[in-house]
Amino acid sequence: MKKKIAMIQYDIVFGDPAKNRERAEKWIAEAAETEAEIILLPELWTTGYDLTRLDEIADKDAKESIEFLSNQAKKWNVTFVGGSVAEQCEDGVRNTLLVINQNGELVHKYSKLHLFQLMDEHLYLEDGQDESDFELDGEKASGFICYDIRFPEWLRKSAVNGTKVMFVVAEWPAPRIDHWRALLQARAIENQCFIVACNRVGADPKNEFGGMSLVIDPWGEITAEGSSGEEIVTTEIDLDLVDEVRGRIPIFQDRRVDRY
Ligand SMILES: O=C(O)CCC(=O)C(=O)O
Repeated sequence: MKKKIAMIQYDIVFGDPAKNRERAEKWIAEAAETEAEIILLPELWTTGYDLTRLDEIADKDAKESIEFLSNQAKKWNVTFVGGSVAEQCEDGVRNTLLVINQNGELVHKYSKLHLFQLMDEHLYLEDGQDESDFELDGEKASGFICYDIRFPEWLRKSAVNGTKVMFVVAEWPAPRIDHWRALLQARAIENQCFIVACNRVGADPKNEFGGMSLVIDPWGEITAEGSSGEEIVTTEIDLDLVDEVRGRIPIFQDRRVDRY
């Protein structure tokens, strides 16, 4: 199965969901013109890391974000891996990834499991309890958020479940952009799957973000790569390549689960 992808790596206005939705709408229209079937947005694309004001700006049950993405999905006939948004839940705020299909239906929600202490997430956010995996037109896919990629066992769990493409949304800081690239390449090689990873650019009061959205194939080859500026990164992925690579080097058969 082939899928055309567009990743919107844009600069997020700090703490201003209305403004960010307005900007996203323009970017989405441009991304849709590339005939993309799947569009990605970055992590926390409505608020950025304005954590101290989450009480005011987090989206109750992610309703506004879901409605916005659902309308855009139907308008442009695209699926969204709709970045993540700050979701006001009953027991606190979560960093929640939304997947919405071309009919505008919410097909998957995943709240970030690993909270990133270096950016104070553990002080303002609750961790998620969801699984990462979902189905995309009958194929297995998974979604992860930023810091999650430093936990190979979490992504491995999805690979063992048969996932063929891992989507990653991020606000990955520029000073560690080499880690971003190395970690994602390693995750693609060791799990023999596609990685489609969208990172924001620009800056907030504390951090500068690195962009460099990436698509990596199951051999570990980088097939699309963003710059450090605002842009739409496009490519096509062919999920049949996953079966080919897994057939040639059958690591899932050769794993010694009796020993580790
Ligand atoms: O792990 C890192 O270096 C960056 C992680 C991060 O920025 C995040 O999870 O928001």
